Amino acid sequence: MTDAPVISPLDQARILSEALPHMQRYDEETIVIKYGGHAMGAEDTAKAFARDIVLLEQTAVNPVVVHGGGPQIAQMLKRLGIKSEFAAGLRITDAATIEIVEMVLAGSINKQLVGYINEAGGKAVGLCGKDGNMVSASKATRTMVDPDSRIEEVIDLGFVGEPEKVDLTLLNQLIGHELIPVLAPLATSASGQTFNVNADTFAGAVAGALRAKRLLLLTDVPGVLDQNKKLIPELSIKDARKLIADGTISGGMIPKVETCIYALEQGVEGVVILDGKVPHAVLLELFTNQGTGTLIHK
Ligand SMILES: Nc1ncnc2c1ncn2[C@@H]1O[C@H](COP(=O)(O)OP(=O)(O)O)[C@@H](O)[C@H]1O
Ligand SMILES: CC(=O)N[C@@H](CCC(=O)OP(=O)(O)O)C(=O)O
Repeated sequence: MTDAPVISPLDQARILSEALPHMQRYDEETIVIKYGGHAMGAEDTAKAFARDIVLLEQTAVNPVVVHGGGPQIAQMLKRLGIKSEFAAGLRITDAATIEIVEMVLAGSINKQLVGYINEAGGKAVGLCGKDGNMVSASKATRTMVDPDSRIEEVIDLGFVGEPEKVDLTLLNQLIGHELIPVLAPLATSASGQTFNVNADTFAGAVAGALRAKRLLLLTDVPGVLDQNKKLIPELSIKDARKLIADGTISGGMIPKVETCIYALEQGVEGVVILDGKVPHAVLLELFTNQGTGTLIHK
């Protein structure tokens, strides 16, 4: 746990009491929380995150966890001598890579997080988008401008998918029944091909389909940073698009912000990008007046 100073029982009671209106706001609401591979880093942070998720469930909030695992996939690929390549923030995924991606995401990481949540007293159910045909995807395409010729080129990302349809049948069996879905970002194509989906994109698709009250994207930076590396506390969709176009938002932050825009357009009420390494980031965001991270709004 954290090294925070011990507080008096009276202060503890006051803190709980002050959380009441926040708990009421999210009562029986679905909150999608994306836990990034970078934020997951240390075991004690991941265990503290799991405990917070169980606390949400205990207070009648319905958390749905989507996890990433980019750094963990990279580590395994390196161990096996397979190179990692990215374009537009997405992993170029060939046949050898998709096997490892599935093994790491739906296997080791998913079950580790399920274990942590259950250890904290929750009932987590680890799944991926292939289960119950939850997330169907089509092949993702991206274009890039060649810096020398200035010609736009289509990049072949291999087995990278773009969510097309979310079937909520399976999730609806779990949500509201004390079960905590923990989802790995893999999907199936119409022809049965497994696709690697960026975890932010996957979380946005699920949050959109569920019309979630909140989508929280937990990463390893305080939120969206400006050119001077200062946190931008609030960002409109229009300004977010500008920052992508001028290069202030780059790499892995691109799918994150695009996800936020998509989720808002699908009817998710609020989306926040925040630092998942801050102790109790989820509780701070949901159950206190102190908003952290970058809130993206319409
Ligand atoms: N404007 C920006 N503000 C914050 N982070 C940015 C920005 N542009 C690019 N990034 C990069 O995006 C990263 C977060 O994306 P990513 O590594 O995919 O995280 P995660 O594993 O949590 O999904 C940051 O660590 C940072 O390097
Ligand atoms: C297509 C694509 O890029 N998929 C990601 C899936 C995992 C992910 O998104 O993990 P983070 O959230 O930790 O970055 C990947 O292969 O790394």
